[in-house]
Amino acid sequence: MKEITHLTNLPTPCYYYNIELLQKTLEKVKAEVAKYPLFHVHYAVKANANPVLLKLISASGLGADCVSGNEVGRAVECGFAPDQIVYAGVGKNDEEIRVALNADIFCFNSESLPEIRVIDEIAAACGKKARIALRVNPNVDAHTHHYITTGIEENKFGIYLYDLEHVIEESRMLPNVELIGLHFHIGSQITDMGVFRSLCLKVNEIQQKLKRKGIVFPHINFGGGLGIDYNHPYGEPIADFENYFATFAKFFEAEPYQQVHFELGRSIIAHCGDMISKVLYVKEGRNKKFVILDAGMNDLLRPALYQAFHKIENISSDKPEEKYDVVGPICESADCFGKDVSLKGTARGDLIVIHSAGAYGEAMASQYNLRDLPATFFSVPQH
Ligand SMILES: Cc1ncc(COP(=O)(O)O)c(C=O)c1O
Ligand SMILES: N[C@@H](CCCC[NH3+])C(=O)O
Repeated sequence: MKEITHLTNLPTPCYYYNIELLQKTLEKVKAEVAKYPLFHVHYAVKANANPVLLKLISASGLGADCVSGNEVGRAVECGFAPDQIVYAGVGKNDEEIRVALNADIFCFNSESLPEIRVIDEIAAACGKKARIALRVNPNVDAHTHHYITTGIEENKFGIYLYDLEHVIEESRMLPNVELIGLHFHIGSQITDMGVFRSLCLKVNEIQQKLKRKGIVFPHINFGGGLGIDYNHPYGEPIADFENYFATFAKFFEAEPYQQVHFELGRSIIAHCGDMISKVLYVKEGRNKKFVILDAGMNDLLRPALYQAFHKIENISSDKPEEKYDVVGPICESADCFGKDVSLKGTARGDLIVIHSAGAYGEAMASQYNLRDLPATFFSVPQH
């Protein structure tokens, strides 16, 4: 049985973050990215916007990738340098655009000409010039879950390739915007480096085509997407940053001095957070047993939304393993964390850990059923 004394007193359900592991992960990211002087990493705030974590991440020198005006505000408050903040999103409202312009962020990643025109107007009113990277939909399949694929033509994301030159021409005529780059993000939880290789080859093609027309941008942003091993044996769960950056260094044909940006969320924070929950009841069905937790899909949505796998462990028991459906108390059949999960013999009051829940866990929690939001705790006391 694992040492559980530090967890037993926590009110459940809660998120518990391993700060030492986050710091180790940030060290690894920094060491790998330092091999390529023109590479820059922005942490995708949407993965987890907890201020304690954001402050640690900003202190490590990474930039921030935001997807709302509030995220831009939170990133600045938590110490990210405005000139390292990029701001994406299919539809930014006027107030959000104003907030970002007034914060002097590095650039907007914009996905449509109508939005670029609005940014131009608001920039004029604020007396600013907006830097913009065009988010392009490269039509590259990320081969990940259908709901988290973003780079194929049927998705709402990005400027479609057939429209790109037109958008560039039109945007260049707007006096208050400056086009500085191209942005791509084809999906999330990608562990096959071949997918990133395909993205590089497609971007090379796009760059060559634009270059023939005399268009070269100083910045290329490849988005995020690096996946983690949700089934990792405990001990070495850090994502494969080495191979990830090496793939881009090898296959992307950068123009001289072209700056290359990444927006990593999951790979930085997912493995650093666990959901800690307590067993309310064990209920016998006709052919199965249900473990009913005090955590529900409002606390951790990923299994209900994407049938996402998270490793589940009973850290209180040393009885022989049995199979259970592990469910929450919410009034939805989808409120299920795993079916036929092997757990040590489980009883009321046992502590259950749902592993690798640091990304898109707390960030996607809701108050559905008027439940409280989950509390958060850290392995190292935070003041
Ligand atoms: C534009 C953009 N950048 C970055 C990310 C972060 O992705 P990930 O958490 O997979 O690294 C996302 C989310 O998928 C995104 O939509
Ligand atoms: N929220 C998703 C990923 C989508 C990321 C946002 N572009 C997840 O939990 O896996």
